[in-house]
Amino acid sequence: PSLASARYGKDNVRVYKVQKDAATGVQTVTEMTVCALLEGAIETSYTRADNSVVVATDSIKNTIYITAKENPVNPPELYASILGQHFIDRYAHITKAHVKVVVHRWTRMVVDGAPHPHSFFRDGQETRNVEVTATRGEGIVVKSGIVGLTVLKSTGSAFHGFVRDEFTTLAETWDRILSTDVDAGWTWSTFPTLDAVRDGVDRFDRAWEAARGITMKTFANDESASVQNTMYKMCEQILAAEPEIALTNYSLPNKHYFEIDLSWHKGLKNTGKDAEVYAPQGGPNGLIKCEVSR
Ligand SMILES: O=c1[nH]c(=O)c2nn[nH]c2[nH]1
Repeated sequence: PSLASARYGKDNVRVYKVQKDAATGVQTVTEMTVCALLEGAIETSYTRADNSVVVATDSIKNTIYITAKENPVNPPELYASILGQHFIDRYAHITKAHVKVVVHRWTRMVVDGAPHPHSFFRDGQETRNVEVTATRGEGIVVKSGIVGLTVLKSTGSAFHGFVRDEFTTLAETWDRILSTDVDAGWTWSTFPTLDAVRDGVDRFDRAWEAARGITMKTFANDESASVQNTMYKMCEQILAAEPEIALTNYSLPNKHYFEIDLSWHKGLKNTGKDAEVYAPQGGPNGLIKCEVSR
C-alpha cells in the first residue's frame, strides 16, 4: 500500500482578540475558531514513524495564537492567508497549508441609543467563514462564505409544475412557507502572492457585505418558483458585484413546514388559504446545491 494523501494539524483552536482604541476608549472584539492542516513531505511520519518531519500540532496551535497577536485578524481572509503562507515560508518540506477560519458574531450593543464601547451580544449562530489553501509556488486560493444564517418567509414562495408520476404525492403550491439555513460561498481568483491578498484588502469585507445583502434581499423579494431558481439569482448578483470572484456556491436545506388538517375537529379550516397553524419539520429536508461560474 502507499499513502494516497495526508494532511494534519490542529482543529477547533478558539481565538479571541480585542482591539483597544486608546483615544476613544472604544474596544472591538473578534472571536474565531481556527483549523490549520499541513501537507508536504510528511509521508515518512505515517509510513516509518519518522517524527523528524512533524511540526507538532501543538506548535501549529501556538503559531495560530502568535500570528493573531502579531497581525490583524480582520478581515479573516487576510489573517488566514498570512497564517497559511507562514507555514510554507517557515518549513521547506511543507508544500500546502489549509486554514479554515470561522468568525462568530459579537454585535456591539446599543445602550440608551448609543453604541456601547465594550459590550456585545451574539445575534445568531451565523458565522463568517474563510477557507484558504496556500500552496508553494502556486499562490493562495481563498474561499469566503456565510454559514448558518437561518431565514424564513411566510409567503412569496411557490413550487409547481414538477414531475408528476407514480412516485408523486406532493401537492402543487402557489403559496408556501420557505425557510433555510444559508450556506453561501464565493471563491476568489487565485492570489499569486500574499501581497496580492493585501492589495485591495477591502474587497473582502465589501464582498461579504454585498453577498449577505444580496442573499437577504433576494430571499425576501423574489417570488420564488423554487429554491433552485432563487439561489441561482443570488449567485448571478454576487458574481456581478465582485469581478475578482471566480465562482459562487450555495447549499440550502429546504426546511419544510407542513400544513395540519384540523377539519376532523368540528370542521376547523386550516389548510390551503385557511392555513395558519403549521408543523415545522426537523427532517427529512430538501437539500439544494449549486455552483455558478463566470
Ligand atoms: O424548491 C423546491 N425545490 C425542489 O426541488 C423541491 N422538491 N420538493 N419540494 C421542493 N421545493
